[in-house]
Amino acid sequence: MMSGGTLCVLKRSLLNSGKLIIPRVSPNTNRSFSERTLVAVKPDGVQRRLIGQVIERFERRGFRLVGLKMVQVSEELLAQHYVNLHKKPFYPSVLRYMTSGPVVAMVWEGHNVIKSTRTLVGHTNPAEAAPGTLRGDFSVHVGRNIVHASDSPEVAQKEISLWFQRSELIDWVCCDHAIMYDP
Ligand SMILES: Nc1ncnc2c1ncn2[C@@H]1O[C@H](COP(=O)(O)OP(=O)(O)OP(=O)(O)O)[C@@H](O)[C@H]1O
Ligand SMILES: Nc1ccn([C@@H]2O[C@H](COP(=O)(O)OP(=O)(O)O)[C@@H](O)[C@H]2O)c(=O)n1
Ligand SMILES: [Mg+2]
Repeated sequence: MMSGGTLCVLKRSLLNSGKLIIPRVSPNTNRSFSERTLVAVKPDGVQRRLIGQVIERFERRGFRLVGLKMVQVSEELLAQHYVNLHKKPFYPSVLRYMTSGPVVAMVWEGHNVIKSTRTLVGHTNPAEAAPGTLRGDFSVHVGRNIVHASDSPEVAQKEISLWFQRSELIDWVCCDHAIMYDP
């Protein structure tokens, strides 16, 4: 596998040979391919040392990590996060589960990242999650499905601002983006 440094050298040599054209638009201002989503490794995923495996799937796919932190989540935050689950019979068990240990929250960015992430994470119920998805590969019970992911652009926006301060999100230039994206 090529390292980031190798990719940068490759990019420079393609640029010098005129074979690579970098779009003149700054990646910080062009948001057309820069949707963002909230992903969280839940307490069972952290306990089972699956943080690296989760991050690896997103990096391998080509998404850009713009925020990352480990948090002991409060019931107040969860009440806002799972606002549509308050009336569900399993809500108290979700609260107990999500506050049982630290959670690793992250924000990933990229083209269609919200939909792609849901596909990558898999069905809520691991029994219905396809092999190859995170839930399909690493979990068996709906109440211990190792990872959370926003399920729509509106929810992603709400969840990112609930879990992260603006100053905790970092815009940086991924040196292979000009290769991965068709401007
Ligand atoms: N019957 C159940 N028993 C226990 N826990 C459940 C049950 N159903 C759902 N949950 C938990 O509540 C979470 C929220 O349910 P939701 O319907 O939002 O699923 P999801 O969107 O796939 O999960 P998440 O929002 O955590 O990404 C589930 O991820 C799961 O951990
Ligand atoms: N029948 C259910 C549905 C959801 N849940 C939990 O609640 C979480 C959030 O539910 P959700 O409907 O937002 O599903 P996802 O977005 O997590 O796939 C799930 O991930 C499960 O952990 C559960 O325990 N039992
Ligand atoms: Mg959900």
